[in-house]
Amino acid sequence: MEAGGCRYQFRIALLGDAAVGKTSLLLRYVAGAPGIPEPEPELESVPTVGVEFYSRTLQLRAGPRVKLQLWDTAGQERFSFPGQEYRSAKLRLVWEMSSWSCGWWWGFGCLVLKKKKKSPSPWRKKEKTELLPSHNPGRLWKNQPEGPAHPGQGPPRKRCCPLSPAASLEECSADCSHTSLSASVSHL
Ligand SMILES: Nc1nc2c(ncn2[C@@H]2O[C@H](COP(=O)(O)OP(=O)(O)OP(=O)(O)O)[C@@H](O)[C@H]2O)c(=O)[nH]1
Repeated sequence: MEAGGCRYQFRIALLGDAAVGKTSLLLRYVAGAPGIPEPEPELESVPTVGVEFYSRTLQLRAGPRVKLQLWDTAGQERFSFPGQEYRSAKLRLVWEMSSWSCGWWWGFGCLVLKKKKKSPSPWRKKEKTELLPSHNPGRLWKNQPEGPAHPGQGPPRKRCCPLSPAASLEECSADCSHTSLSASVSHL
């Protein structure tokens, strides 16, 4: 879909621990666009609250003009949005294993999911149990201790993230939503 003269739009969110330089990186990247002044270096770190948005358009050599939507997420847990916010933003994890950079995102996403899963807060567990079935009836078995929804499907298994990127979009978005995963690459 053409929007503002851009043929493609990509949404990229940065995640990472607090004060590792996500905001600085994005500010500098956006400042690299023509007509935007270089940001002043911050002496004191101001933590990001929730998500901050930036954008930059690029003219690719191959021809099309693309827009990058850049999401700067909070590194501090107390400032991050709960998973439900990301669900409503329709974020998805999308990987393409054919390029090294996308493979990097995939590995990074897995690490984050694993890390977050180890220490879920109680209210997020509750949110997961209450919200996932109604939003994703096909995944009911994930929250059903008595067994799978369909015979022959096997016992419920523990999933962190999918091994097959092509088949994984929905699984991943479910995991993202309850772990408040704050990084994803979405190809619109
Ligand atoms: N030395 C050095 N300091 C940096 C660099 N990038 C950022 N900083 C400093 O690190 C501090 C934190 O940077 P931020 O960009 O706010 O970090 P953040 O990851 O966005 O932090 P949160 O918003 O809390 O998640 C700031 O004081 C920056 O000036 C860098 O490349 N080198």
